[in-house]
Amino acid sequence: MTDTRHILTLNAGSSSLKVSLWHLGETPDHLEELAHGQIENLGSAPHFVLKGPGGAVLTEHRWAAGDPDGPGDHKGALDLILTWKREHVGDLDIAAIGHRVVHGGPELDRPIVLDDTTLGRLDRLVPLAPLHQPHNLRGVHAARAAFPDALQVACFDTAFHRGHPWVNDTYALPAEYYNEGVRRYGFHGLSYEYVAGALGRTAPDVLAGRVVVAHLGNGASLCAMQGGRSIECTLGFTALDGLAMGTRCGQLDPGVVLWLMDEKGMDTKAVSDLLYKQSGLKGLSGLSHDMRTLEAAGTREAAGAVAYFEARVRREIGALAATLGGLDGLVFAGGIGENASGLRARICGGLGFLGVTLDPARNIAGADAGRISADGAGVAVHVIETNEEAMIAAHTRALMA
Ligand SMILES: Nc1ncnc2c1ncn2[C@@H]1O[C@H](COP(=O)(O)OP(=O)(O)O)[C@@H](O)[C@H]1O
Ligand SMILES: CC(=O)OP(=O)(O)O
Ligand SMILES: [Mg+2]
Repeated sequence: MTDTRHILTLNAGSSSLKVSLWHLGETPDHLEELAHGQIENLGSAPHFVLKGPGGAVLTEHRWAAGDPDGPGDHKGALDLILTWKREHVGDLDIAAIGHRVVHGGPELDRPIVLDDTTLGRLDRLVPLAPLHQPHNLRGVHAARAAFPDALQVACFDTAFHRGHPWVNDTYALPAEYYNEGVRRYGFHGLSYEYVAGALGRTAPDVLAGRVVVAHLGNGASLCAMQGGRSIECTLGFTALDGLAMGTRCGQLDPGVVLWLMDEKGMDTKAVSDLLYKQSGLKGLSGLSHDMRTLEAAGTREAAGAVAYFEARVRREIGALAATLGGLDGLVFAGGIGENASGLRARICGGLGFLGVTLDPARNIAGADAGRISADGAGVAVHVIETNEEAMIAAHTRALMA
């Protein structure tokens, strides 16, 4: 008999809500994607686009900044998606909703079914991911209200990293802080898990070795994998560490925070706003958090922000290669990693000493080429279109069993 059940996935970012809708196929591991899309630029000029199989646009709408008819926040965005579903798809049997939840804390190393108790645990992690966790949990509450009978599943960004060796999991603070949960959690785990699966299908010999994956999106990090398992990530206790990001500072001497508080009289809220929302590409360029805008801008400040981003990615690839004791594979993913071919070429141009050599034509083709390194190069470089939603749907499907 045909299974009539569906899975909805929600991925609430700092300024966006990504959704996808899946039909459960005939076998337990089969899922058919019916639609995927996002509402981005929440809080400024929202843009809603939903695509069907093969990328056909099902609906698209843009609102000017401040338009009262636009989705003002994540709740408005979810309402908009549910209204679209009601009007265009009708009464589907939504049996489960899979949520990306950025922080799972020290214990949670796999997806879980959400109930009042587990939600309470996740609420306590809000201070560790202020840009994401509140929106993730608001999405869960809205979905529970809209689909009271559906299974609600949380898939964590931190779960993929829970097996790190202790030296890559700790800070050099007195041991009691580690025991209280002050650890290097790492994030973007759903993306890394998806990329590991995809690389394993196209180049299993590369995945079996020492691989650095660069997830370069609005949030950005690198993951060192050995045999497909994460052993280190540039993001740590919170999603502030490591690379500079759209609006986040990346690695920073903690002395700067002390100076800001002592000498500038800034309180924690002001420092948090500075480090999470006013820094990174936006802070350096004084223009935008968006890589496309910076690449097109032609100002000295924009070029400086891009150069800083590239230099830190290159430096951290070198550091993670040292963690791995060498490098067999390098993968680019995320909005920047998948699309910015010039930036990939400039990053890789400084990594010849590790055995990284790109094939220029393949690099321009990007994900269509798959492997973009030159024949015979010591490191296999790939571009893989990441898909956090597919990972969430697969995990949710598994927990429905
Ligand atoms: N063709 C492109 N060239 C350079 N940067 C791009 C290109 N397309 C998208 N980007 C950048 O990707 C980033 C968004 O990445 P994405 O992975 O979608 O972010 P999010 O973390 O919100 O999921 C933005 O900085 C955007 O400018
Ligand atoms: C954890 C994180 O930085 O996520 P995103 O890239 O979605 O902002
Ligand atoms: Mg992202």
